[in-house]
Amino acid sequence: MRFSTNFKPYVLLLVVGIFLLLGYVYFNFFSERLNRDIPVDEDVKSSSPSKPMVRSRVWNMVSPEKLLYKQPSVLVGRTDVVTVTPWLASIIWEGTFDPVLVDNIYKPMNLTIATTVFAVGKYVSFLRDFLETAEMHFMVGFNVRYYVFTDRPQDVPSVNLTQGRHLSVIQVPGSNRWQEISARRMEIIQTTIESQIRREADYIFCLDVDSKFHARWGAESLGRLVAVIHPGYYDQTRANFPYERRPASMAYIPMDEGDYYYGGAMIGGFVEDVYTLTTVCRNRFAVDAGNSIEAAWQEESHLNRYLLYNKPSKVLSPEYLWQDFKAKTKEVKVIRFSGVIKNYAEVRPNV
Ligand SMILES: CC(=O)N[C@H]1[C@@H](OP(=O)(O)OP(=O)(O)OC[C@H]2O[C@@H](n3ccc(=O)[nH]c3=O)[C@H](O)[C@@H]2O)O[C@H](CO)[C@H](O)[C@@H]1O
Ligand SMILES: [Mn+2]
Repeated sequence: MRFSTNFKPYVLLLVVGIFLLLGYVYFNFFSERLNRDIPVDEDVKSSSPSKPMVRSRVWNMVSPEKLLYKQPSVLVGRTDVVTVTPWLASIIWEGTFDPVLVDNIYKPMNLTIATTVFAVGKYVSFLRDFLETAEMHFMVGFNVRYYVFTDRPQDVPSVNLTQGRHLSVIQVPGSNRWQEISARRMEIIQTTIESQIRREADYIFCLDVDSKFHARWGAESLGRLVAVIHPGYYDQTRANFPYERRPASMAYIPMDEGDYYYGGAMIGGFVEDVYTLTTVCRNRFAVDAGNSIEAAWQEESHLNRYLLYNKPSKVLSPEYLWQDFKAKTKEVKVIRFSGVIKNYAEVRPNV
């Protein structure tokens, strides 16, 4: 008897439990289906293993306020440059995207963009211009988290950041070889992604500090794995690219291979894709070091090798990496980011 009187509440609880479970399963399935109907490009971040994704309820579902923009044409566009790679990644040039439209797609996603920049030794003097111009042109309207790596934290300038932007300073060791400082970026970016960036950001850009922004660098540059074409080699044949050519190096690229020569001053993409890239490059660099080899252009050589066999999903034109000493060429309509002219003997610890 005692058994049966106690039994009813259990049955009730069980039934309620089953309903809750069914509701949960149904809700999940339903929202999954909704998401599947949405045409989301592979380059649009849709999930992050750690940082809960802040994807908008997708731009074409949020009920749109009317957005007016120029009708896209199938026939009229840039013809003086190539705007797509042979593996169908876009090459981003002025005139290939509508900034208003691009912003309208990405801004509702409330993305956070990590930006790493190294300022070791005297390179700390480049920080002010880098940061001040980034505030004017880089990912304006997005949440940006700068990670400044330096051995001179006291010399990091205080720069006014606009709303939604944040800067942290991370101390790293100095070195008496610039090659080592430049190359160790891979390892430090890798470990900082592990320790914090993967929880704090959706996309990441790793940039050279001896540079300034001059014009918009916006969401058109976002993608799964993003590389930039080096301004010094975009009109050259692959045999002239300064790839690492010694087969003994892990960065080796044979003379008859190679797509573009990518600049080491910018690596970008989803945090996890850049994590894999930095892990692989750092390990290969270590293997080379164990064999007493340093690739021709340090981490830039390893980057080029990695990108040859792991194609970027978006390629930025040299508008996104120019050099101040180079005269603007006719195909470059806008210089967005450019390396400043520097006195190597003055700023580097060695020559
Ligand atoms: C335009 C471009 O693609 N530049 C690449 C190029 O030469 P760069 O002449 O641009 O190399 P660099 O001297 O600017 O060094 C690369 C970066 O390392 C950092 N740094 C370097 C030295 C130093 O004493 N302190 C310091 O903080 C700093 O962030 C600098 O921007 O080749 C290098 C190969 O190693 C890197 O791949 C650079 O990204
Ligand atoms: Mn540089």
